[in-house]
Amino acid sequence: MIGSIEVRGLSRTFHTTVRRPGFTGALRSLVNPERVAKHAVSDITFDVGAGELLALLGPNGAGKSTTIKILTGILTPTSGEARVAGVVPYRERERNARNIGAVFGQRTQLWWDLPARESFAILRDIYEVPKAEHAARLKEFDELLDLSSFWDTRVRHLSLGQRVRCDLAAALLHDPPVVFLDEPTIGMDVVVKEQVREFLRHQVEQRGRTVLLTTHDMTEVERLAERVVLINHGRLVLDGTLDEIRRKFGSTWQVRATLADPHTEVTALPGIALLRHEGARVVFGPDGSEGPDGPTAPTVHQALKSVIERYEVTDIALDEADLEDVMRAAYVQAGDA
Ligand SMILES: Nc1ncnc2c1ncn2[C@@H]1O[C@H](COP(=O)(O)OP(=O)(O)OP(=O)(O)O)[C@@H](O)[C@H]1O
Repeated sequence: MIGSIEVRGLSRTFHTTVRRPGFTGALRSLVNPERVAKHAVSDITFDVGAGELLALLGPNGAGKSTTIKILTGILTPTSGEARVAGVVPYRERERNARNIGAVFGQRTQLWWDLPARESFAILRDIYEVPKAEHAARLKEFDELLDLSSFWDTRVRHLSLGQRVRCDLAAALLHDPPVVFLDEPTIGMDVVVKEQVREFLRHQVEQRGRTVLLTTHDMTEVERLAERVVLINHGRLVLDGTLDEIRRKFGSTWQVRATLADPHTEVTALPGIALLRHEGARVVFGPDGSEGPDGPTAPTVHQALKSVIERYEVTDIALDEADLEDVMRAAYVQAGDA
């Protein structure tokens, strides 16, 4: 399907030689090298629907970059299969390259000694993008990313935030349906981060691009992703929407409200316990009756809605578990399962 990503039982093992410690160890390693297998990705299966933004999460060394490298055709899997917009990336690298854009936050894909605008022109020729189309897209990207104030500067002299914005434009100039972003906002200041996130949201919502994003920044996940896939030690441990994950691993929310009439009779609601009731002030929380992953346990947003619908309130606020905490719980519980 155009724009979708399908990953089936994907595995990648690296074989490396270990050096034994000390001088004699080094000699022994030379004569009789010890080979070890590293299972970077093990039997991973997931899908990203066309026009969806999925965050691929996991601790350092979990296998995220290896997965992206397979999907961009840089690496071949040891077993399993992947399709990106209907193409097997490592079998048809060139065809795949026309369908995808990729940004690796830690390194640039641009020509280091050329101004970014010249790189854009070279890419236009490589991808045979008609001139008018190229100009229109560049104008749109400039409006969203403010590129023109620095696109005539050599890439080597750009700041990190400027360089990654140019990388994003370069990756999307040929209008690919699928985009891979490996830690795109790493090291950026908050203003530029927000600009890049706004740009990505625009690309998904207005242009219908499919995005697979890796990041360690949970604010980014909350702002951009509806669904996440969590991998740990190369294995997929969780695939779900943010709401499902919060429900499963972060049931520590509270809804605090002030009632319009302090004499209102207040009771618990389905799945929601009344934790405190003092005059006009009430506090609700999950009642835990169905366990944290009960099928009807309400999310904090559903709880908020239920309280507003049932009671007339003059003020309402919610405290929810930080996504960092939720993810930490998910790594520990799901990862060690
Ligand atoms: N070319 C390689 N040769 C040997 N081992 C490798 C190679 N590439 C990756 N690995 C190992 O595979 C594992 C997964 O690495 P990968 O880069 O995919 O992790 P990651 O989830 O992207 O981590 P990070 O968040 O730190 O970027 C790591 O243990 C890494 O050391």
